[in-house]
Amino acid sequence: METVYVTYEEDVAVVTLNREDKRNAVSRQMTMELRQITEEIKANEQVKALVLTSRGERAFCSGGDLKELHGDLSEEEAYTVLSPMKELLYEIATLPVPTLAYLNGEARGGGCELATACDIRIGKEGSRFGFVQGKLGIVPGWGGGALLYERISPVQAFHWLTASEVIDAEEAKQLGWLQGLANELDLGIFTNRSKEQLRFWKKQLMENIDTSVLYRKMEEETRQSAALWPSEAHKKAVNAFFSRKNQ
Ligand SMILES: CC[C@@H](C(=O)O)C(=O)SCCNC(=O)CCNC(=O)[C@H](O)C(C)(C)COP(=O)(O)OP(=O)(O)OC[C@H]1O[C@@H](n2cnc3c(N)ncnc32)[C@H](O)[C@@H]1OP(=O)(O)O
Repeated sequence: METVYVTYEEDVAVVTLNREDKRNAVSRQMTMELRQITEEIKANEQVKALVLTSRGERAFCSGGDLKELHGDLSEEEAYTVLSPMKELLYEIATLPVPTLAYLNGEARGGGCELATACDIRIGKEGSRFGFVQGKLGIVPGWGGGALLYERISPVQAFHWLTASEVIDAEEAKQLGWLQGLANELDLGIFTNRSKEQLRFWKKQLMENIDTSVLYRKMEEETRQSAALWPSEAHKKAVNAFFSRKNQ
């Protein structure tokens, strides 16, 4: 594995994104590696929880790799590239063990989607987060908007997606998207509990979610994002990012 690695601490799997120089942008290779690691964790009955975080001080995840997912993709090509991450997010959201994203830095676009797939989010103070897809002329490509409606109030989810604003950690906590702020990753919430407790609470959590409806909503969102991918608004926004016209 190059772009992701996993370590275990007292049966808690800590999955770390490892593309610090690209602000942990999700490439195709990272997608494959994340999928493989998640499958292994799912099959391992010893594991009591999964924690997702990243290398580096600056960013948790900057979303999909815009160099690979450039604006010249056709709708079908975009769907083919976006869909595996949607599958991965669904798998993370429905794992039999609790999941926590420790956002050790900035998150944008798909980075916020990935965190939203987890059951709990803890953010580093001073970090900023944005479902910025609206400003990129698309909608979330990995089904993370549909997941957002499961995590915070529908009116707040609708507002964040539509305004597409970058918000700070305090505001994200007020929205209920972050459950806490911390300057270091602390695994105590899981290491201090037994596997039986944690797996039971995850099962109870899942009883509140109709997973087949959730999957349909995520799929619909990925299809809509792919349809918007070749739009002029999207191409312009991606070009602007790389030429730093909008920074
Ligand atoms: C595909 C799914 C879709 C979705 O469903 O939402 C998406 O995720 S689209 C992507 C949405 N994300 C963004 O628009 C965020 C883009 N990145 C940023 O805003 C900033 O990088 C940051 C996360 C706020 C960090 O800023 P900073 O610390 O100042 O770093 P730089 O901007 O200078 O970047 C350093 C380095 O990393 C490259 N980079 C950053 N983000 C991406 C990305 N998403 N894809 C590809 N590459 C990315 C950036 O180009 C720099 O590279 P070099 O110039 O080669 O050093």
